Amino acid sequence: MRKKIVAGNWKMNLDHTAAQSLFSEIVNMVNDEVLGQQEVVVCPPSVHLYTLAQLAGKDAKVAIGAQNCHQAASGAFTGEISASMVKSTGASHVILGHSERRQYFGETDELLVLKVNTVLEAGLTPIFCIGETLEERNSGNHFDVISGQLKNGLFHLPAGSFGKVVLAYEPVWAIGTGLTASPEQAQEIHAFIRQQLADQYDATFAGCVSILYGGSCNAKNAPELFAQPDIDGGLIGGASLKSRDFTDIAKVFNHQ
Ligand SMILES: O=C[C@H](O)COP(=O)(O)O
Repeated sequence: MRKKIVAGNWKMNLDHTAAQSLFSEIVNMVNDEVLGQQEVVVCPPSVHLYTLAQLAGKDAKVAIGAQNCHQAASGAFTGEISASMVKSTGASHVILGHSERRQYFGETDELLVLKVNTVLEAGLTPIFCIGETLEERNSGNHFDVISGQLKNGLFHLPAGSFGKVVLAYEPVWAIGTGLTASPEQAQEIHAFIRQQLADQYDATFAGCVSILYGGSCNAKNAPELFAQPDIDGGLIGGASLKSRDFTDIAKVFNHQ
């Protein structure tokens, strides 16, 4: 059975003190209020990973993730961090292929396959993002863009490896804009992604992959989005910077 997951992407926000303070609030709220089997993941800037993993402790109900890592195991790559370094902090997840990485740092589908392999080899869970721009949606190309991102990227993985990946559909036009995809729009793409997985691997496999929605998801719209049959949770940006909002989003699965 596929997992329900709510992951927060803090992006490049919060200094060390503010990060600890927000994270402590989230851990306390999640411990008290998150009652189901849903997984909660917080992805802070990498300089905070070790401290937050220590704060979370071993039995924490909140896992920690990085927002990126390099595809190489080690070497002369000034400014970069490796998957094994992320792992050594106590983190368990890595976001890969976020549209901001694709847009501002030139990350391609082909590069991201290398990153996914490195992350999996380190024993970490990739949260792999795909999604179309507004221009691509308006020109009716969104299905082709999504299937292209899968075919050029993750479909190079054998099913055994892909089974360890969490997918996140993030329409670029909905990220940080307040323009959430409607539940119907999001469900349509999630169902399309699952069908692509069924065609590439098989239907049973496709039914086991968690596919998160990301893009202006908040405590108000999450219940309707998460009620869709192919939406297994969210990758949350802005609303993950507020403990109450983020925990309320995670709590949606208390009742599902
Ligand atoms: O990774 C998270 C997404 O970019 C969504 O960000 P947002 O919730 O601020 O729109």
